[in-house]
Amino acid sequence: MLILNNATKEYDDVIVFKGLSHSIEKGKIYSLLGPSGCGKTTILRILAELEKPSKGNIDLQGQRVSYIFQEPRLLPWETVRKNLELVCPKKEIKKINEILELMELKDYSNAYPKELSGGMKQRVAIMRAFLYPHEILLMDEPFQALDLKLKTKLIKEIYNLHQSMKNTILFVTHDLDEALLLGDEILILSPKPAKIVKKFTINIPQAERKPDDMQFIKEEITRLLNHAPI
Ligand SMILES: Nc1ncnc2c1ncn2[C@@H]1O[C@H](COP(=O)(O)OP(=O)(O)OP(=O)(O)O)[C@@H](O)[C@H]1O
Repeated sequence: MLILNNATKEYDDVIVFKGLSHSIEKGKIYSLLGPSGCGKTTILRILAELEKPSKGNIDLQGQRVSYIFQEPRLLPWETVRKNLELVCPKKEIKKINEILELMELKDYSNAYPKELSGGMKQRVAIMRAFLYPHEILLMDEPFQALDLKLKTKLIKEIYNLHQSMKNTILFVTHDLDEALLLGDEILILSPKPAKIVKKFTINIPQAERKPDDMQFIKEEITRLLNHAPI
């Protein structure tokens, strides 16, 4: 499915990307890696229709998009449960308890965002994005506020939720291990104007992936990114 069709994005004299085309396959997870400022967030914002391309177009073929931002963006005046209920279709409401349990936040369902740590708020934002009806999930560095143990657990849970929902995920990260643990396809972007310089397909089942076993790919990706640190 072609999602970016000869798309260009410019801000005044900055060309973020030019004539970018890319297809995705339904139900896969794509990790996007690239140097800082190359346009990863801009690509997600355009796919979420928060911005328009300067030229070209996007074609989501009627698929709905959910977005996990770098920061949690919860409604501060609503409880955790209410933040989730507001996006959740009535017939799915019983999923909220399940997902609160999964994310170890059951005891905080009546808490307000200001009573939560940064990592807890981000977990609520992740839950909310999964509960919001969608076919395509965009994740912009969602694990930044989380410690390693929680991040590893969340990657597993996100993968399990993805397996049951069969959503397509586009995942922006600076962390090579995260990209390799979650992605079926790893897309490497050049500095701006961004182009996809290489695509890696990971054929190891998610449960069997260990960053140490993927040393060869890690070295090649690091080499590709080396001329512009991420
Ligand atoms: N609203 C804007 N006005 C002007 N320039 C912008 C705007 N938004 C983004 N840019 C520029 O577009 C380029 C791409 O930004 P973007 O945030 O997409 O990069 P990124 O790859 O996500 O960066 P990072 O990895 O550091 O988060 C940057 O040079 C940025 O300065």
